Amino acid sequence: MTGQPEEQAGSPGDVVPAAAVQPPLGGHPAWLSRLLEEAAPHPAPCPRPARWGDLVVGGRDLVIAVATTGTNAVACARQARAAQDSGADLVELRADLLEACATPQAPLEQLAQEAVAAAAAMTQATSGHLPLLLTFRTATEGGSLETDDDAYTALLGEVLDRLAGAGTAVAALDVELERGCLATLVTGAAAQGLGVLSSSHDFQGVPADCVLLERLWRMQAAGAQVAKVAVMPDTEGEVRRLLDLTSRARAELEIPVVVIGMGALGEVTRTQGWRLGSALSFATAGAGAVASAPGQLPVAVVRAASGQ
Ligand SMILES: O=C1C[C@@](O)(C(=O)O)C[C@@H](O)[C@@H]1O
Repeated sequence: MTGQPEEQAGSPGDVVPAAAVQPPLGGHPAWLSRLLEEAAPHPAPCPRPARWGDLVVGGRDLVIAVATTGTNAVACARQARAAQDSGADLVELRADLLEACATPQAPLEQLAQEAVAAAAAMTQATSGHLPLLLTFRTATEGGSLETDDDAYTALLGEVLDRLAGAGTAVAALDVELERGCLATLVTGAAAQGLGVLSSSHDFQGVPADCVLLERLWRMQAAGAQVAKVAVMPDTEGEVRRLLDLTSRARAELEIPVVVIGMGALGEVTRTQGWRLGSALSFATAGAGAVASAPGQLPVAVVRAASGQ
């Protein structure tokens, strides 16, 4: 399985396939029903929620994000508008899916310029009312950006420079933990009044709990405002482990945590994970929506199934 966007039917108005709808509490496997019954109806707010404009990540309510999959500014603007119409709280610009990233050896100035232009178009399409998360997902973590760590650092630095005074709704950058530049970019982003969500992805399976927890801790220690891991469960046992990890990470860390199980088996982490403390869920929006990662469900399904 790759991290490339996958075709997925569904918009808030569409009929959703039965398999995609989470069953009511009694319909979950016994272990999950027990876990949810024991959980508070709402997770307690985080000690250090992230505030991106009016949006609070790690507050009382689940934040639902929709990612773009468009290859140019016009398509991304259309998707941002669909996200807004669907009631999403945040839109992620997957800048690695824009055309320039498909051009071998494209200069980083061109990649940064194209990303900021798409962010500006998305801002205009949503009248500036929907905060943006700007992400360059590298190929090693399931995205389309082929780069080394130095070039990645330079690219995000260039994006930050170009965002200054650009008047976009970009509220935060996604910075991959393993690129080794998180603390530097946290400082650079803060200087522009922007936040950082740090991320780590495994498309091959689910690492040990201690490995995932350690990643989340390193993200917090480096100054990220939100810490996120997305992994690929292959068994129900791994899904259960992820939900347990969510509660544990939420109890231990001060910043909001996001724990995602990708793929069909992981869907329950996208709808029920917030009850255990996962602050953010990625969903799809619009007719013929394309998911940016496997297992994403329409915004309306996530809202309904999570009881929001
Ligand atoms: O990191 C994430 C989470 C994600 O991979 C998901 O599984 O929903 C989707 C990506 O677009 C986003 O950058």
